[in-house]
Amino acid sequence: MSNKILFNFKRVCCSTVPHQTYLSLSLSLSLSLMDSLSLFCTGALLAGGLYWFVCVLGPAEQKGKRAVDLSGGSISAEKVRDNYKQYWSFFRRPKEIETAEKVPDFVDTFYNLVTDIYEWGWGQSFHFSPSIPGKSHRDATRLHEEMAVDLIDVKPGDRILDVGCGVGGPMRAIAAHSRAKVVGITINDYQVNRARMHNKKAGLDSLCEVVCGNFLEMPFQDNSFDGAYSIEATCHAPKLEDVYAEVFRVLKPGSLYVSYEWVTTEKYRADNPEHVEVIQGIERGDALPGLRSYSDIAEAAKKVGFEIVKEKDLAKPPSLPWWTRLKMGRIAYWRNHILVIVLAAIGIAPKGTVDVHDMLFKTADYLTRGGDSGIFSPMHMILLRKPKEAPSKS
Ligand SMILES: C=C(CC[C@@H](C)[C@H]1CC[C@H]2C3=CC[C@H]4[C@H](C)[C@@H](O)CC[C@]4(C)[C@H]3CC[C@]12C)C(C)C
Ligand SMILES: C[S@@+](CC[C@H](N)C(=O)[O-])C[C@H]1O[C@@H](n2cnc3c(N)ncnc32)[C@H](O)[C@@H]1O
Repeated sequence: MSNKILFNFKRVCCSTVPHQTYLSLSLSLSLSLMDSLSLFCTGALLAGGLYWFVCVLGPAEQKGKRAVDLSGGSISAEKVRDNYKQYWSFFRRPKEIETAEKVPDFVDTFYNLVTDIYEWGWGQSFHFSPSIPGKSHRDATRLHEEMAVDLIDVKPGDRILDVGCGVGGPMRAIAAHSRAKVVGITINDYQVNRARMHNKKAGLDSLCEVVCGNFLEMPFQDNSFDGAYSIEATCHAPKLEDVYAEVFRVLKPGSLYVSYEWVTTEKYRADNPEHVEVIQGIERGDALPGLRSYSDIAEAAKKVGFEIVKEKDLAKPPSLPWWTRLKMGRIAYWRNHILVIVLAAIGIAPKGTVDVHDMLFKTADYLTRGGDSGIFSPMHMILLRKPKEAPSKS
């Protein structure tokens, strides 16, 4: 192509300009062509590198979201930063939150801000699971989810409830494993759309239904479910009794409910400043209105009428650490952070995404410290039964 241009140029020049002028002109033209060529090559290399960084390295989870698709959920791009600031000033001191009725709205904001980042960097199941030697994170996650439905003893065709379903990772694994019909509820409408899209893609939309609503006032009839589970979701309720009472109401008598709860363990000391720092870091980076002690869980369940069938911290040995996955991801988080900064600077990701990612980065560290020190568990399991007959009022 460049030779052709040079040839045509030579033909025109030969007839009109003296030889020396022609020589210097043709030299400067070939130099400028070489400049453009090297500019073009550098540009192509940079673009290729950027494509590789964003699209190949970008998704930490296979088949996950791509970095270029990061959004503020249902919040418009220009409002992401303001919403993040409002979230942060509300949850900065979780124990001091007095306006409990505002919590679900801020939890909704939180999930608008983090859902895409979670899917991008973690996958479709928004929870932890113990590491299993020789198994991938994906398999360990699935086994942890299947354990929940095995515990509540459901049959194919039963109707069960997923309390706080996220984008439905657990729901799909549980429906496929048990062939039960799963109804999930989440406060966040962006998650509802993501979950429905994933259900359809997985060919599980006939078994999985997703409803947008508050699990503190569920839009379901009394005694309408054969079982229920919640995975790392009820920790967002200001009072655990309130969500447990709702689950109790919608369950059929005699049926089971299992919950994986976020708690402080018996190792936590409220007079140890380091413990307090770690727990507060977890609360404010995860939209929690105050973590509960492991000893409060059964109390709350009994208060609303449940029988306790079993209670066990699934994070305790012989289980292997759930936080190794967080620790191992550190290099990827740095790469992700650079990527988010670049994408926000060129206007592909909303500006506030950088603040949100920075918050998650710090939260990952608090969670790891919580796991390492043993003062925190995200998988305190409690299995509950709604009694067959209501206790007589005497
Ligand atoms: C149950 C809840 C969520 C638990 C976890 C699914 C999430 C808790 C912290 C999240 C993350 C932290 C670091 C992020 C990283 C900086 C980013 O580059 C990629 C995503 C993270 C790994 C992200 C993924 C999800 C978590 C592990 C709570 C909210 C009750
Ligand atoms: C950490 S995510 C876990 C999601 C899912 N269980 C999983 O493991 O993938 C917590 C979920 O609880 C939901 N949630 C929190 N508070 C809620 C509320 N008041 N009503 C309904 N859903 C709520 C969030 O919207 C989110 O879907």
